[in-house]
Amino acid sequence: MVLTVEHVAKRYGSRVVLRDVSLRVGRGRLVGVVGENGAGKTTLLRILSGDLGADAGAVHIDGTLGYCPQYPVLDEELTPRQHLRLFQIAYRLPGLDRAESLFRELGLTPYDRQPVKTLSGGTRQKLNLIVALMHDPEVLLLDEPYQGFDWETYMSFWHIAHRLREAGRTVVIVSHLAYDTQRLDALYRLGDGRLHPAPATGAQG
Ligand SMILES: Nc1ncnc2c1ncn2[C@@H]1O[C@H](COP(=O)(O)OP(=O)(O)OP(=O)(O)O)[C@@H](O)[C@H]1O
Repeated sequence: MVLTVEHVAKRYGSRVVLRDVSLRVGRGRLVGVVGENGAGKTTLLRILSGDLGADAGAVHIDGTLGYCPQYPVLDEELTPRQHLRLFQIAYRLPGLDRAESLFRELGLTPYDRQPVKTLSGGTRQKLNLIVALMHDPEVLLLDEPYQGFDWETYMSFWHIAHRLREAGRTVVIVSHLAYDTQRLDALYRLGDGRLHPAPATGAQG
């Protein structure tokens, strides 16, 4: 297994959000986690990414990690191109070919040199996603990755997600909408602090 979650629990003060969450995801799998607002999806993904500590349980990730948080963590004053340069250094990437091609695919190129503070929510989200993908990580944790996307970009997102799966990457997508189920290998619903398997009609594997 590339991602193993064992009996994770988390509370904020007296509010128990995750009671007992376990999950095992293999290489080349595209997995969805859905749940109502406030069910704890972002909390779970933050714990998986290492951004937040769990009160109990364990998380094992075998490979490099890309995390696309629900709210973009971008520098308002920098342009998308400057973000690429910054993350190129952080990820120690020899070149930006992959990032450039994602730029084109998601339609970010026209906004290349505008400060982030002047960009729309959907455009910021594109940059947020590219930053998570540009080092081609083995495991991807995506929190509502297509929020604010127009239809064309939404479809581009799914092309990218399926390409990642074909390349053996493991992708976990969190959403409060369940209408993408046919695009997934497995779907789980987070409710009452637990993950429940839900029917998914996509590719098997
Ligand atoms: N840092 C925090 N401190 C206290 N409570 C928090 C904190 N973060 C989240 N919560 C609470 O924990 C619960 C789960 O929040 P979380 O953001 O994980 O849910 P979610 O399923 O991602 O929701 P949404 O679909 O609205 O994004 C909510 O009741 C939220 O108010």
